[in-house]
Amino acid sequence: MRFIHTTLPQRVRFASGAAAAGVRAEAELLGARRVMVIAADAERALADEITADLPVALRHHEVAMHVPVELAERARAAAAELQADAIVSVGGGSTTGLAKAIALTTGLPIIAVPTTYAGSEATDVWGLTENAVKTTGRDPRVLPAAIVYDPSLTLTLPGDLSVASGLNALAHCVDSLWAPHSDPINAALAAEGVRALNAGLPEVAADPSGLDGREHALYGAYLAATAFASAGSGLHHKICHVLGGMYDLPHAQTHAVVLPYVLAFNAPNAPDADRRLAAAFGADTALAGLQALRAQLSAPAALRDYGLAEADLPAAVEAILEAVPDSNPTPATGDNLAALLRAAWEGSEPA
Ligand SMILES: NC(=O)C1=CN([C@@H]2O[C@H](COP(=O)(O)OP(=O)(O)OC[C@H]3O[C@@H](n4cnc5c(N)ncnc54)[C@H](O)[C@@H]3O)[C@@H](O)[C@H]2O)C=CC1
Ligand SMILES: O=C(O)/C=C\C(=O)CC(=O)O
Repeated sequence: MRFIHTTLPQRVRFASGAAAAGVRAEAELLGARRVMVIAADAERALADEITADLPVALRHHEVAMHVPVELAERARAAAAELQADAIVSVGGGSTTGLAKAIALTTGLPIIAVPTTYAGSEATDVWGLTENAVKTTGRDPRVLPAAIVYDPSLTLTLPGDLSVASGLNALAHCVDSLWAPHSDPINAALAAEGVRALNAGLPEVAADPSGLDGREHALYGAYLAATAFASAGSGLHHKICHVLGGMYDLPHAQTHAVVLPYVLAFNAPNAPDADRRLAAAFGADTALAGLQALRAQLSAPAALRDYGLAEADLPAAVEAILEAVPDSNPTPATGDNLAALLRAAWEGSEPA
């Protein structure tokens, strides 16, 4: 066996009901004196509660999905004006993403308190959207110094959004098996991530207010993000980035819809990945396992339900074709990508 694996340096706390104490401890370790708290309007009260004991210089609430560059610039200006020395982000991937946009140009350390399963908190990947083009990149400065996971914070995430976000996490696991830097370590993390998500998400869907399912799902989401952070973006993530940036589609739902189509596209040429995923799902094939899980979850089914117009398909295929990683096991062509995207748009059976 020969491989090169990168493990990212950050501290991870995981405890239900301990967000405020965890954030306080991390802020002390950083020696933070002027904290910038970032939370979307919907998470404002939660963030106020979690950061009540911190030396807060500024609370910032202008957050949007896919991090429009204008929002990033306003947040950077606010951080500079108030001389913030650390950032605490409380929220989903959009909130973490804005904190990362500030860290990218300032180097400010981030304490991330995630409230969805997106996983941005465990990656050194940033994303910014300008003129309908989403650019992503990697930079050690954007990796949060610490993550404070508190599964009880996810109890308020509505059932349908929990399902979509959980499938975003599952997509990190699946795509990491054929992404450019796939290796045995991130494959092991991905397999345990699939196992945990496959156990937790049905519990969350059946009872969004139950803590047990939330704990499994958030644990799985962390493993998924570490696998993705190490393996990089495979075809699935490239497709979703094009769709998110060009058409402003909702991130988690887009991942949830596209995943079975990419799995069906790649599995025939990735037998090891197929076997590994099938074993993690406890199914005969990876696709059978994924589809059984999706059926239990009433998962999002068609891109046309989330704002993609039929007329947009050709331009999307053209943009995706430019982004296909060389590592993809099935050679992509304009024709087979057009068929994949049309099937995902219609919500027809993945073939
Ligand atoms: N850089 C990276 O490694 C990654 C980045 N992302 C980025 O994250 C963004 C998407 O993040 P998501 O978490 O899917 O969506 P989000 O952060 O936009 O949240 C979706 C909605 O859920 C609400 N919400 C969040 N937590 C809640 C809770 N506990 N209870 C009730 N409502 C809650 C938010 O206010 C928002 O309205 C995209 O921009 C995507 O590109 C996603 C994954 C990885
Ligand atoms: O697509 C994902 O779930 C992972 C990475 C990103 O979204 C990159 C970003 O825009 O921050």
